[in-house]
Amino acid sequence: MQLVTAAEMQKIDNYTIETIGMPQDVLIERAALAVVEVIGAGHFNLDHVLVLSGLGNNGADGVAIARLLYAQGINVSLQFVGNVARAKETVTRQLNIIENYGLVRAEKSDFNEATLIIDAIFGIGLNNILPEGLQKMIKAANHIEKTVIAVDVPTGIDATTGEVRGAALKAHTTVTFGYGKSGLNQHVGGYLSGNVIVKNIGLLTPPDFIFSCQIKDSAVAAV
Ligand SMILES: NC(=O)C1=CN([C@@H]2O[C@H](COP(=O)(O)OP(=O)(O)OC[C@H]3O[C@@H](n4cnc5c(N)ncnc54)[C@H](O)[C@@H]3O)[C@@H](O)[C@H]2O)[C@@H](O)CC1
Ligand SMILES: [K+]
Repeated sequence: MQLVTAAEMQKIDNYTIETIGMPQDVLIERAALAVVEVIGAGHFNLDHVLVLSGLGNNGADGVAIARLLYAQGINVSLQFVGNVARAKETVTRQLNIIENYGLVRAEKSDFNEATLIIDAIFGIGLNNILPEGLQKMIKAANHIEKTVIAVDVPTGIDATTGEVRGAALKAHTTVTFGYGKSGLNQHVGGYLSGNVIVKNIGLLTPPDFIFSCQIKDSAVAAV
């Protein structure tokens, strides 16, 4: 299994978008579809799905996942973590789409009511310790032991090193895109990411790309 660091994954993302010309929104849609496929294939309780979205592309994946679930008639709440006014354009575009679908964002959600939580707060872009308020929220969520599916990387885990940046949301399953991330295979990241499923979302790797990580045999499943 080929693993990558966050920086390597970002290079591959950029190559696919800028050199190959794949629109970023297509990758986001494919990432969301991949997560929805895993949700559908598992034995998850879908009575009330709570999607937690951040302000970057991981959050954009989350909004698209919420839309796809909503379109299937699933009871879904979408809650933002952070000030939406500061969200990336990819998120704003997804928010415009869901408005047209009639999916309304929740202002505040009761985690106890959720039967499944989708973690789309931070992915490979995490580069600092989590804000204190978010750390508290994550610790409270871990305490009630809800089933969590992490999008790409569990929030709070450094995708390269596997270290916890203040707090991390423990996942039952992590659906990661393109390649396994080195941080999901070592330190606490290995434990907190649960079952790791690698999904192909159409990313292309430059032909001369040099990977820094060794290929490891692991429990990571590639689909
Ligand atoms: N690059 C792309 O086009 C794609 C990205 N994808 C998704 O996008 C994710 C990466 O997206 P982003 O690079 O936007 O990053 P994230 O969505 O992981 O994080 C968003 C932003 O938060 C800021 N940030 C980092 N650490 C912080 C902290 N501790 N406190 C407050 N703010 C912090 C950074 O500016 C970062 O860019 C991937 O993990 C994957 O889920 C996929 O949709 C596939 C395509
Ligand atoms: K995440």
